[in-house]
Amino acid sequence: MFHRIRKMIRYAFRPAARALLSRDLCFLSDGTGGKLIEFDPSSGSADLSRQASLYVHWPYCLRRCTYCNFNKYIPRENRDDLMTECLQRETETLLQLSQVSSITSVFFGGGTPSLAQPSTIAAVLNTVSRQVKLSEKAEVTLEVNPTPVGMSKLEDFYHAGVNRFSIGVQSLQDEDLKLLGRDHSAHQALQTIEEARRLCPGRVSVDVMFGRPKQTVESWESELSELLKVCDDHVSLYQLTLERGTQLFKQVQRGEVTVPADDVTAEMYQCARRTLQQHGFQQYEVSNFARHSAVSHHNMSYWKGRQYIGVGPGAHGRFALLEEGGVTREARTQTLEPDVWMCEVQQRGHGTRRRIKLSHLELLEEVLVMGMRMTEGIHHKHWELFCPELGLYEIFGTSIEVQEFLQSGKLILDTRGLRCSWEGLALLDSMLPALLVELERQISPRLQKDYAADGKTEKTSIM
Ligand SMILES: C[S@@+](CC[C@H](N)C(=O)[O-])C[C@H]1O[C@@H](n2cnc3c(N)ncnc32)[C@H](O)[C@@H]1O
Ligand SMILES: C[S@@+](CC[C@H](N)C(=O)[O-])C[C@H]1O[C@@H](n2cnc3c(N)ncnc32)[C@H](O)[C@@H]1O
Ligand code: SF4
Repeated sequence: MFHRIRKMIRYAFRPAARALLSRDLCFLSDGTGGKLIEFDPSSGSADLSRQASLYVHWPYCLRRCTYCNFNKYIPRENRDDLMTECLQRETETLLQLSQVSSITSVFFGGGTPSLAQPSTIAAVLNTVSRQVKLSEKAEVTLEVNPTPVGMSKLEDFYHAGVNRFSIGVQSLQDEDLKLLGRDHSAHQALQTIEEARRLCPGRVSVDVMFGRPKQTVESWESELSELLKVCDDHVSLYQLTLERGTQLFKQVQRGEVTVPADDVTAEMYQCARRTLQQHGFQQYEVSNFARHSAVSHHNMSYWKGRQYIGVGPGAHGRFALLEEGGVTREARTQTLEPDVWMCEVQQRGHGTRRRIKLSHLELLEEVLVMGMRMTEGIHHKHWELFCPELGLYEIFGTSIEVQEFLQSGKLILDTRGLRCSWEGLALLDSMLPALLVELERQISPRLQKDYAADGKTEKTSIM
């Protein structure tokens, strides 16, 4: 089970605290084919099965950073026009399949989406608006590599409809940037932040990485403090993960480069949390911090288990398909390789490589793993949306192991719901297995009873 969860969620954020990572779920069935209705104080009740966020993957980079194994390619020739056409076409197809009537946020990630033409961004956004409601206020984020070219295009991206920039700063040490294989300097990153803040004040995020070669807790603390002097209201922390197959992995294996030990990295994480707090940032998720409520709505929708559609090579999605006889929930992955993906989109309108129907238990596992990443944790009402048959107290209140986490103050289960304490959030990864085991222990017998009564079995893999 854990292997599956790890595999399914690994695309998203790198965990600052090595917690089981982000992934999402979707879906909104009460198990009887009914609709999931959530009460949102700002907009009243919302039928979440008719809403989704949209992730769009731009798969190209100018070069490979030494540590990165995300789905990215160095293009041999410029196929940007065809890529744009295919992104539009797949957006159309998946919007139709999902039957959503509104898109609540859009995230252009990659790869390096700031290499795309602003007209590509505008074209995809137009495709969305032609088909469904895309509110003018919807968050539209673009990831930006802080190179001079990236910076010079920010204004055009803004006019194309982007209203939030996420800038891959990674480090403010030029020497480290070189070792990481980044194609920008610290000075260029600072200039890009300034320009992005001019265009989208209060809506600029920076990605910064710790656990890097040669880094010490002290150097990290002063680097982060420097960054906090110039950054805007959102920071994402990435703990460097040594990924098999990357250049950095080989360098470390050959002993040419060393990375800080685990206990040092753990101290770096705690140090960053303290420093960010001192600068007025609130931690709202394992790796994410915001000032003045500038949380990322797109990412929140993942952690809250809302539906999302993933378009582009290697993109992931979670959405419900309306099929004969009721609602099914699916995890979708698009074909990884851009040329193959483009052929598929031209031939059949989409490049979906894998669809997995999530069982009720799998859905609840996702809600748990994702929800516990947020500092607010899982509210009773939120849990009830997905699991009306069994509450958080009933599932977790009697387990001896969970009781130990509660008594030691790592977990909190109260009238609000289930969440990690400050100390517990850094240890989430070590607590999740016990929580998942307890969930399965409580839910499986009920499911078996229900299925025996109905005479049906759960199917998971579709293609
Ligand atoms: C996949 S990149 C895409 C955005 C953009 N190309 C960039 O580099 O900022 C998103 C984030 O993932 C981070 N990342 C990629 N590989 C990582 C690794 N092995 N460990 C930690 N963070 C990683 C990047 O540094 C970046 O901040
Ligand atoms: C979640 S984003 C970083 C968010 C950023 N720190 C912010 O707050 O705006 C990091 C990376 O996750 C990956 N990612 C996010 N959503 C995805 C999806 N639905 N499918 C595939 N990859 C996704 C992309 O590679 C993206 O560059
Ligand atoms: S620019 Fe971003 S996506 Fe491209 S290789 Fe570097 S970290 Fe990976």
